[in-house]
Amino acid sequence: MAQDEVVLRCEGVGASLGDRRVLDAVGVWVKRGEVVGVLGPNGAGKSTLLRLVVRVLEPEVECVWVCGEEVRSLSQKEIARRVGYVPQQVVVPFPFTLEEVVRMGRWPHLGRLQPEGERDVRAVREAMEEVGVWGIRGRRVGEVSGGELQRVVLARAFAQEPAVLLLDEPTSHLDPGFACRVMGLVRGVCRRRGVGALATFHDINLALLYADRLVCLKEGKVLASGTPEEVADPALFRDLYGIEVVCISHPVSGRPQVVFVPEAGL
Ligand SMILES: Nc1ncnc2c1ncn2[C@@H]1O[C@H](COP(=O)(O)OP(=O)(O)OP(=O)(O)O)[C@@H](O)[C@H]1O
Repeated sequence: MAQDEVVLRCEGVGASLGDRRVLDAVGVWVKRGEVVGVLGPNGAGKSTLLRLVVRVLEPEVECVWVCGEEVRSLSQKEIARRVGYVPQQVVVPFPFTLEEVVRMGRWPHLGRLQPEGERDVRAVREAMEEVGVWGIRGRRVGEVSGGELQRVVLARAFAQEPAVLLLDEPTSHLDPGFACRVMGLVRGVCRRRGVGALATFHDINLALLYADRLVCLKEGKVLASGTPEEVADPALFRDLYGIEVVCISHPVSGRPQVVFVPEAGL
């Protein structure tokens, strides 16, 4: 695969939920090795976009391609071999151990009744070590915090060894230390393994710091997209979130960051 190969392509994506049009003509692509962030207010359609890629929601027409293949032509197992999905709400219905949860990530690579091999065992251990949960692998899902479970689900996606990672607010339950560590890890895994990640964020500064490109969604439409430097514009954030910000340069990385301006009277 060439380094500039597009591993995820969404073109003219539309979706209706109930009687509402929640996505309209959305176009996003992700190349090998890059992290693309999706920003937008509550209800903008960010999660819906990710759900369409893994066919939790069925695309209306041909509009999503993973590694060149249209997702509607792929089985769930074939999608899972290519796409690791970390949803916003993690539900593990049985009291599995954390290691068992991560081992589920190897399922797409195993045949029916095929036992796990050395590579599967190694992928699980490496993924759990990377996100710092190997030491608590024997605990059950009901016995860990929201942030620990979020890291376990991320480890499951890493263990899956996908070409595309979809992350729905991957840092929403994490303390600032783990939020930075996890985003550093995601970026590192993308660069090293040539994975392309599409990640939704509410933390604008984290997105500006870790994403290579950003797509800004508002009311189901792409309002703007580009590099962090291209989207870091106070007028855009006013339009997107109705907030006033000042854009500054990160003193260490040089990347753009935003500082919030409190409303008058605060
Ligand atoms: N099952 C559903 N039935 C009807 N409408 C839905 C359903 N799920 C989501 N929606 C609506 O679709 C729109 C897009 O939702 P989505 O979850 O994609 O937004 P989001 O950008 O991820 O929001 P958030 O930042 O709050 O997670 C919202 O207006 C939401 O109310």
